[in-house]
Amino acid sequence: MGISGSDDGVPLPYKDRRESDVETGFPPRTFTATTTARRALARDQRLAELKKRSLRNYSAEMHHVNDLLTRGGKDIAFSDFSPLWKSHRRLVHSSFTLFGEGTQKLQDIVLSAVGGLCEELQASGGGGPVDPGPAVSRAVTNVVCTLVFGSTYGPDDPELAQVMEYNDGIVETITRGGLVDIYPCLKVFPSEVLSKLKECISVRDRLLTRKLEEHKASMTEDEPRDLLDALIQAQTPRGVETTSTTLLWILAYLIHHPQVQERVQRELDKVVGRGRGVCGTRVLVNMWAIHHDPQHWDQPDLFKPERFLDDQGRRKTPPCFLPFGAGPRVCVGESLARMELFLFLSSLLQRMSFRRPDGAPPPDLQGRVGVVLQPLPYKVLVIPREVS
Ligand code: HEM
Repeated sequence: MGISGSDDGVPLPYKDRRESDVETGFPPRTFTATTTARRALARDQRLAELKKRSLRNYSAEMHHVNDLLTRGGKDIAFSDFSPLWKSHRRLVHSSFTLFGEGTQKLQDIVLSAVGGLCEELQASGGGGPVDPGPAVSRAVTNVVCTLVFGSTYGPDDPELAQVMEYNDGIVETITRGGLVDIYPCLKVFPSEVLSKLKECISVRDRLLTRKLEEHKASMTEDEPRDLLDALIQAQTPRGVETTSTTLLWILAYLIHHPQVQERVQRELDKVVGRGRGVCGTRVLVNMWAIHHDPQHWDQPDLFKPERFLDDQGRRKTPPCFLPFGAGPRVCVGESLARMELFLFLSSLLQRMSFRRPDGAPPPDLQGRVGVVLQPLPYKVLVIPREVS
């Protein structure tokens, strides 16, 4: 890993910064030549504008594409705040518990994928340059497939290749279907991007329908084996009792305290009015801006992992660090993701080092804007570390 800046985060003089600036992908801030500095600033502003614009377009274009992707908002991530969304979240939480969130079973699933990834990286490329992207995606996809429908694949399994292909296709096309959402009348004209998205969605749905049928056929009364079992079992309604009891208690208290009831109503009149129903509001948060705000981050463009350590070297979490979001829609996979990131990264670096192949350009650090900001493919040399 390269750190742009000296160990204490102070920008290095230009002559020493060539390598590290290439690594951050951002132009250095401390040039003495003013034209270069101006150009660098303009480029930064363009990049920030591009990211802001892409977020605005993203919000405008989500409707039609979303409906396609989620069969009219039946998923967790894009569905409105609703009893269905709530029950889906509860189910995901309980099926993580099923795998022992934070405990042995979930860890074993992740560690098995880690082992596979290490072997694959060390074997691939015959000591020459290798693109780590596909192997890393395969390993992470394998964890999700194990949790969702109990399938753990070998690296050459064609079903795993199919899952990765439709996933990549969806991520690649989802933000490019834009015009149709801005001008819905264009829906009637054929669009290459939308056709690809529809094809990926139909491959995904065929595979998931098959898994669903297999699960229904082999299910028993026992504990659910995975998330799909939990979803099938949850079709028997539960949770009605607790919700109705809570509502009845609240009404009882509001009768005892009419001034509280009036306060709630005043707020409703002010915020919603009486002419429309109450519903959830979709909010798209600009995560990039939060994590690059100079008011909260010292030199936000520099790669400075030590910003997360206090003077004693202990972990410190700045209040503006929200990679998983916050509030009721906070990432439901946060604890799994944290476990995966920790186990994958530490195991990889324990067993091997990664270097830039001779003559190859360093990895581009600006990325490709989409649903998530993805790195462009790059090659590495994998150098096994000696076992002590
Ligand atoms: C490094 C890994 C990950 C990051 C940075 C991440 C980040 C996020 C963020 C920022 C949100 C939106 C939160 C909000 O709206 O406030 C989100 C939502 C979500 N994430 Fe993740 N996530 C990661 C991994 C995962 C994993 C591994 C899973 C599942 C296995 C997952 C499942 C979800 C779901 C289902 C939602 C939608 C939750 C809802 O709307 O109720 N994520 N994630």
